[in-house]
Amino acid sequence: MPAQRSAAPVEEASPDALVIRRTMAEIAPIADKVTSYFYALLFVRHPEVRPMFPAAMDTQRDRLLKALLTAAEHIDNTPVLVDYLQNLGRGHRKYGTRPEHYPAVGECLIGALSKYAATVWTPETEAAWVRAYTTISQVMIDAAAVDELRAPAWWQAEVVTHDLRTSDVAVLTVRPDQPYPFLAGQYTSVETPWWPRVWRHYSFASAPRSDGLLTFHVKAVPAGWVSNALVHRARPGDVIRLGPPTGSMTVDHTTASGLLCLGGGTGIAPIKALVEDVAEHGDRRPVEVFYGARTDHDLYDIDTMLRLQQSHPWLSVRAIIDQQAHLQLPDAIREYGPWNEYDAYLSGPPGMIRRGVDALRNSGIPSDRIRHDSVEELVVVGH
Ligand SMILES: NC(=O)C1=CN([C@@H]2O[C@H](COP(=O)(O)OP(=O)(O)OC[C@H]3O[C@@H](n4cnc5c(N)ncnc54)[C@H](O)[C@@H]3O)[C@@H](O)[C@H]2O)C=CC1
Repeated sequence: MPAQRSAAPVEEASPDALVIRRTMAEIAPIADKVTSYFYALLFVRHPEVRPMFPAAMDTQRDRLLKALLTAAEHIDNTPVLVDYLQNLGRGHRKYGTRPEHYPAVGECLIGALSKYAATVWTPETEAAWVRAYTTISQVMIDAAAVDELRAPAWWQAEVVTHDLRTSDVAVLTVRPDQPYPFLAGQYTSVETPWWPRVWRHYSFASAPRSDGLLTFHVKAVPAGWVSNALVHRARPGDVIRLGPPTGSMTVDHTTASGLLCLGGGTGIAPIKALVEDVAEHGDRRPVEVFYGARTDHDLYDIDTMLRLQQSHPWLSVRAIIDQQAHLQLPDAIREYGPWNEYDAYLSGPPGMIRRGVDALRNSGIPSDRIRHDSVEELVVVGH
C-alpha cells in the first residue's frame, strides 16, 4: 500500500479499532511466538490446509502478521482497507484458498491472540476481533469470487530468454499461457518449479507488449531461494507460475505533469516500463530518470535506458554511482530540480524508498504525488 495513504488519526478511532490496537500493542513484542502458535493451531486442527503452504515457513510467518497489522491499522479507513483486502483476496486464489478456509483461520487467529494477549482479552475484545475478522474475510472472499469470473487463479509462463547481465542479475522474458493484462509500473508474484508454494514479487520491466511477453529483472540475493533459482537455474523452456498483477505505481495519463523517477539497482525495472508507457501514449511530458547503483558494473541496464533517451527528447537519464558521486540516489535529486511540478516514482531497496520519500517531500513534492510500492511488501520482494 503506498505510504501516502496514512492511517486514520488515533483520536477518530472507533471503539473496535481501539480494542484491536490495544491487542496489537500487547502482542507486538512477542509477534514471533503468536505467529508460530497460530500456525501450529491451524495445522493441528486443519491438517488439510498444510499442503497449501510452503515446506519452510520462514517468510510466510511474517507475512500473515504484516497483513493483519495493516488491516487492523486501517480498520476505520474503509476505502484503503477495502482496496488492500480485495487485492489480498484476489492474490489468495493462487494458493487454492477457498471460502471455507476463512473460518478455520479466524478461529486459530482468535485462539492465538487470546492466549498471548490474555491481559487485555475480554469478551468485548473477542467480539471486536470477530467483527473485524468477519469483515476482513468477507471482503477477501467477495473479491476472489468476482475475480474468478474474469481471470485465472494463476498463469503458467514459459521462460523464453534468460540473459545473465552480471554475476548476479538476470533479465528474463516469459510467455504466459493466457493473455496477461497489466499496467506499466505494476508487479506480480512468481513461483518457480524448484520451490513449490514459495512466491516472491517482481515488477514488470516492460510496458504491455503486442507479443504478450513479460520481462523481469532479477538479482540473486543471499538466502534468496526464488531469486537464486531464477538467476542461476532457470533456462529457456522452464515454466514458472505467475499470480495476478498488482500495485498502484502507474502513470496518471490525465495530467501532463513531469515524471521524476528514481530507480535503485533492479528497481530500474518498473521505471523502464513507465518510460515505455509514456512513450506509447505519445505525451511529451518531461521524464527525468535517476538510476542509482553501487558501482558502474551494477548499472546492468544503462544501455537500454540510454537508447530510450536517444529516441525520446523528453527523456533524461542520469546514472548516480554511489562510489563515484560519494552520495546515494535520494541525495542526488536535491542537486537538480525544482521538482514541484513533477509526480515522483520510486523503486528500489526499502531504505532508498524511505530516504527518497523524505528528500522528495523536502523538495516540495506533496505526498499524494509520490508513488511507490509498499515498503512492507518489499521486505519479501526479490528474495
Ligand atoms: N517496485 C519496486 O520498488 C522494486 C524494488 N526492488 C527492490 O530493489 C532492490 C534492488 O536491490 P539492489 O539492486 O541490490 O540495489 P542496491 O542495494 O545496490 O541499491 C541501489 C541503489 O539504491 C540506493 N540506495 C540503496 N540503499 C539506500 C539507502 N539505505 N538509502 C538511500 N539510498 C539507497 C543507492 O543509490 C544504491 O546504489 C531490492 O531490494 C528489490 O527488492 C526491485 C524491483 C522493483
